[in-house]
Amino acid sequence: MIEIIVYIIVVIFIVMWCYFKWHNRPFEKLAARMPGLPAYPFIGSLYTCIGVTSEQLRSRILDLVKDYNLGPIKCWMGPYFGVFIVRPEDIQIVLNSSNALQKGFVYNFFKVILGEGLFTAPIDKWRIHRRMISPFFNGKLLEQFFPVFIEKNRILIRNVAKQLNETQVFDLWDYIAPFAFDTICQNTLGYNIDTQTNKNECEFAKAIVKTLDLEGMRIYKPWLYPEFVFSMYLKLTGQQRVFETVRKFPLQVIKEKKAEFDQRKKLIDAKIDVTNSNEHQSKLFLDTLFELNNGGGNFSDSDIRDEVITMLAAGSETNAITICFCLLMLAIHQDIQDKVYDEIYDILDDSDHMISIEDTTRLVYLEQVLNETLRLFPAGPMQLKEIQEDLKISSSDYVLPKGTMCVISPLVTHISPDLYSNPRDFNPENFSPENIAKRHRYSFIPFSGGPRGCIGSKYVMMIMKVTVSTFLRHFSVHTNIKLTDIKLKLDVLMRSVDGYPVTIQPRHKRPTYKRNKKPLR
Ligand code: HEM
Repeated sequence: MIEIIVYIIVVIFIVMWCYFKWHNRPFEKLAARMPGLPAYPFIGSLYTCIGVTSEQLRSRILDLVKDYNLGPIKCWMGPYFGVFIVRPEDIQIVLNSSNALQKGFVYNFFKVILGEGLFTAPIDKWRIHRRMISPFFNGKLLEQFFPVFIEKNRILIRNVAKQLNETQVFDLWDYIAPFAFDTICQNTLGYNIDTQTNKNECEFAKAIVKTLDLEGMRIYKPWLYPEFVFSMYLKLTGQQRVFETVRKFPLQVIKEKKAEFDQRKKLIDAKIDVTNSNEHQSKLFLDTLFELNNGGGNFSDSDIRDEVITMLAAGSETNAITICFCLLMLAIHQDIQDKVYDEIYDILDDSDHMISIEDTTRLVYLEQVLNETLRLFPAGPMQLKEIQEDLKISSSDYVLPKGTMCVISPLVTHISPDLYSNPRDFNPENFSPENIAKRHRYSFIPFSGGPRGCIGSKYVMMIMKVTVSTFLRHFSVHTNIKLTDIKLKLDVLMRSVDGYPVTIQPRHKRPTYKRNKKPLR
C-alpha cells in the first residue's frame, strides 16, 4: 500500500515538474540569453534577499543593477520570471503598452487590505473605475481640496511651533504623518478627523502602515506566498488583529457618511435647499461614489470600501515621506533653503496672507526641489507589471514573453550616472528646464507613468508646495546630519531608518538678498 502511495506522489511530482518546465519554456529560452541572477528551485533568485535587512536589500538591488550595466536583468521571483527594466526607453515601452496594464502577482497580497481598489484592481474593473475617479484628481476639481490643505496646515504650524528654539532634535515624521492622514481623510471621506491634535485617535493610520509592511515583507519570502501559510504566520506572531483594524475604520465612516448622504438626498428630492456647507466640497469624492452606487453604476458597496481604503493608503504615507525628506534636504542644504525662501518671499512677501492656487504655480524653484527629493527618495521605489502579450523592448532586441514580470524601479533609474551627473548628490538644478529638456522623459518616474500611473500626482504636488512653503514662511529648519548619514530602508515604501531629525528657528522674514546687505552708514 505504502509503495503505491509513494509511487503516486512521485508520478504527481514528475507530472507537475514537466508541466512547470513546459510552461516556462519561453522564459527559460530568454533567460539563457539574458544576463542576471542565477536561480534555484522554488526560491528562484530570491536567495539574495534571505537574511538581509530592508536597508541591506536596497544596497543589493543597486549593486545588482550596477554590475549588469543597466541592461535588462533577469531575476526569478520564486517560480515567476522577472526582468528588471532600467533604461528610460524600455520603461516608456512597458508603461505605455496596453499589454502591460496588469499589476504583478505580488499585488494580490495587498488585496487583503485594499480589496480591488484602483491600485490592485484587475484590468477590466480598473478601466471603468479609473475613468470614473480620474476627474477628481484633475484640473479644476483639484481646487476643491485647497481649503482643506490650508486648514490642516494651520494646525500643523501651530503644533510644530511647540518645538521652536528647542536645542534637541525632533522627528518631523511625528507631525507630518498625522497631518497627511488628516488631509486625505477630509478630502476623500469628508471626515474631519484630527489626529494632529489627538495622536491616539486613529488606530487605523498605524494599522495601515503595519499591514502594508507585512505584505511588503512577504514579497521577498516565497515560502509565505501561499495564503494559508501567511495566515498561519500572522496567527503565530499575533499580528492578524491589525488587519481587522484596517477594515473597521473606513467601514464605520462610510456607514456614517452614507446615512448623511441619504438624508441630504431626501431633502433634495423634497426640494429643500441644502447648499449651505463648506463641507460639501470635500464630500464630493465619497458622494459621487454613493451616487454611482445608488444609480446602478455597477459600483457595489465593497467597491466603495475598496476605493476609499486605497485612497487613504496610497495618499497619506507617500505624501508624508516626501514632505519629510524635502524638509530634511533643506535643513542639510541651507543655501538651497535660502533660495526656496527667497522665491516664497518674492511671491508672498512677509505678510501672513494665505497662499493661493495661483501662487503655487509660481513656486517653480520649490517644484525643482520637490522633484529632486522625489528623484533621490521615491516613496514608491518599485513597481511590477505582468505583460499580457509578448513585448519587444528596445535594449538588445529582447522580446519579453507573455507572463514576464517587469520590475520597474525609480530607485534604480533615478541614480543612473548615464542620466544624472553626480546622481547621489542633492541638486535641484537637475530639474532646471534646460536639464529636463536634455533627458529622456522616463528618466524621472516617481509616480510611475502611462495610463496606470499615480492618479494623485497633481494633488500631491499641490499639497506639498503648500505645506513646504507654509512651513518655511514660519520656521527655518536645521539639522546636524549629512546627506551621507541617511540610511534608507526598502519595504513597500522607502523611508529613512532613523527618521527625519531637525530643529527649527523662527523665520526671519527677509530674503537672503536683504539679509546679507551690509547696513548703510
Ligand atoms: C509623493 C506622493 C506619491 C508618490 C511618490 C506616489 C507614487 C505612486 C506610484 C509609483 C504609483 C504606481 C504604483 C504601482 O504601479 O505599483 C502610484 C499609484 C497610485 N497612486 Fe500614488 N503616489 C503618491 C501620492 C498619491 C496620492 C496623494 C494619492 C491619492 C490621493 C495616490 C493614489 C494612487 C493610486 C490610487 C494609485 C493606483 C493607480 C492605478 O493603478 O490606476 N498617490 N502612486
